[in-house]
Amino acid sequence: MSALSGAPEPAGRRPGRARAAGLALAGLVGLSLLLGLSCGSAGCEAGALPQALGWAGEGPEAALTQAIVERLRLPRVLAGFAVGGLLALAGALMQLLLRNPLADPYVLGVSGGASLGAVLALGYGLGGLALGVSAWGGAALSLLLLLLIGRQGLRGLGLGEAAEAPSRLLLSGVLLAAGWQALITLSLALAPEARLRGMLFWLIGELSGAEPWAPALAVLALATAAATALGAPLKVMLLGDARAQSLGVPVRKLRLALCLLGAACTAVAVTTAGALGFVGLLVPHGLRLLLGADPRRLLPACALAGGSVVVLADTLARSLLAPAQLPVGALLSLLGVPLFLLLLMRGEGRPSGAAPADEPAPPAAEAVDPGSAGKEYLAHGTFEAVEAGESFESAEAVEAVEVVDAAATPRLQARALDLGHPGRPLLRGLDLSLRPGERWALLGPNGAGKTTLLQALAGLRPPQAGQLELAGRPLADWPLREAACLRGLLPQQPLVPAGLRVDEAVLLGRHPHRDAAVRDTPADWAATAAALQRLGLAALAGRRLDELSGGERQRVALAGLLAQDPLLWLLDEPLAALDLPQQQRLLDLLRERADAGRSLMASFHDPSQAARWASHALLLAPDGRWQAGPAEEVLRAETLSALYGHPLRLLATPQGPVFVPA
Ligand SMILES: Nc1ncnc2c1ncn2[C@@H]1O[C@H](COP(=O)(O)OP(=O)(O)OP(=O)(O)O)[C@@H](O)[C@H]1O
Repeated sequence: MSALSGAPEPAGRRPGRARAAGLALAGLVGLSLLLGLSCGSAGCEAGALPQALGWAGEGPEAALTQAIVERLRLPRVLAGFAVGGLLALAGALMQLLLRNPLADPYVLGVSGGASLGAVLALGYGLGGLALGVSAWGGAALSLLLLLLIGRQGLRGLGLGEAAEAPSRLLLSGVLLAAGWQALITLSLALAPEARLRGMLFWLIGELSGAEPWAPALAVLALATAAATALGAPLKVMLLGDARAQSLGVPVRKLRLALCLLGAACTAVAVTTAGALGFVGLLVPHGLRLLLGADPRRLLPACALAGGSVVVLADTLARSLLAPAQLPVGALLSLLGVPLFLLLLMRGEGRPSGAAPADEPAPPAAEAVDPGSAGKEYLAHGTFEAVEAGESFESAEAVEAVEVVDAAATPRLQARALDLGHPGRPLLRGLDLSLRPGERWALLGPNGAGKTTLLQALAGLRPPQAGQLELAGRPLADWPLREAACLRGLLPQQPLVPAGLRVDEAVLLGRHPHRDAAVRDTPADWAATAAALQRLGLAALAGRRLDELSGGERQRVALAGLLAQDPLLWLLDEPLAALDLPQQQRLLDLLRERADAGRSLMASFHDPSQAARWASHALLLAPDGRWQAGPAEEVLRAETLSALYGHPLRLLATPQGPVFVPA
């Protein structure tokens, strides 16, 4: 049993903050419901609710109040709550899907489609069920078009061409929304004057009190439960599709689920109350600044806060110019603009160490310094503890590893592998075996296919021909999570999700080692603490990732891989953005991991560094040829000169070989 198993609970959990955030949300929900039920066109009456509940007063006046609260205000408040919750949830889901804080049902044109459907129905004098069906049809058509236009985005994994897929999907949505808007304007211009007011009023959003609140509330509850259940893999997806897939997350399925769930929420909200703007944008954004980026906390909070915001706005809309009632959609937009700007400004001025609620706290980030600090944080475990085992909590993976190592099966084996992109053949007929303890340097000129090969070896890109085996079994046959215990990938450009803290990002490396339903264990935090310490990041543990320098971010990504600690490490330009001492420290760390039995392959641009570090080398030429073997045989001046098409000279120095341009 290793030291990890005895690790105490993470010292930094802040149940107090979590409780405060939960209480604040509960207070907001309670206050909004109270005000919504107590206030009306005649102002706010403190006794309305007790009277409605039969606790105070009798006679005709109490009966009238009771009827008003029960028949008018309660359905309106419940419908408003459901609509607000659905829109905020849909916004948060779409922002996760597209990794863009500007995404929301309105920007993507989903609610525009629903609005067009409803306006057309109203234009033809239809109402009731026909109106609802027409709006549903519009939302569904929008989603279908979005899926068709952005098919590549959903099919892709965020690699190569698909890296731009989220922004392509967002752009498609913006265009779609503009198209719907034009059609809506046209419909309004052609509509009979008598129906114009109803259509306009519906367009800007209205809660009249007659809404079918029960289905909307039921959908809100179901959608919130489903979204929260997906919270753990969604959090890993913040790191980008390639890294998430390499950590065992079924990215494509998850994206599709996000898309369908977001569209369903939008369609129900729009058919219930028309077009209410800003909630899907404002609420998730504000909560992300207050609570952090963790979807497990953010999504249910959006449902509650979104509901409360719409109820409060509607209460204001009913009371502000009573007895006149303002359309809540217009009021929301009016209040939303300055609020959004305020939140943005506050977000920018947020102190960098500020931790969101309920997170295992950064180890006294305010007090740490690189030398002494982190020790308290590391009280739970050490790097040696991580080495001592317990990384592989999946029984199948442990078994596979034991079999592999006992039989000296290569960790990774490629046979007759062909790689390329459509119309761009790259590697031809690669045969390769990576064994325990080997350190492979991957070299080749720009565009030779190093990234493509590493992605294929990680199982993220299917080869055009040939076989790939991981631990003696075809790579494609491994369940995602078990494969993630065996191999890990450091992508060339790790993503920097806004609002995520350094220690949270590193902790995500533990994802494949635990059941999705289980929250982070002390062992996970011990491995995280050890990785932070090893990469010299203990003092930055509580900082937000988007506030770090390029080199610091690269070290965070490397710490995540160390926390994952797979048997096979695939690293795409791990030295990028690191200064010289950091490069040296990283190469030492990678050498240590190889000595501990891991197999490594890392791409390099500097052949001198590769020659001093690697035990083996693989050279990729731009014409698809390759050469592999022990480093001292492959990394020679004449071979490298031919590879790069530039003469290189080898200098023997006490520190090892150095290649210089001749
Ligand atoms: N999605 C794609 N579709 C078509 N071609 C692609 C795609 N992704 C990469 N390529 C092309 O494949 C070739 C290999 O790209 P890759 O990124 O694997 O090269 P690399 O060796 O890692 O380059 P660098 O050293 O510049 O990082 C390049 O010519 C690139 O233009």
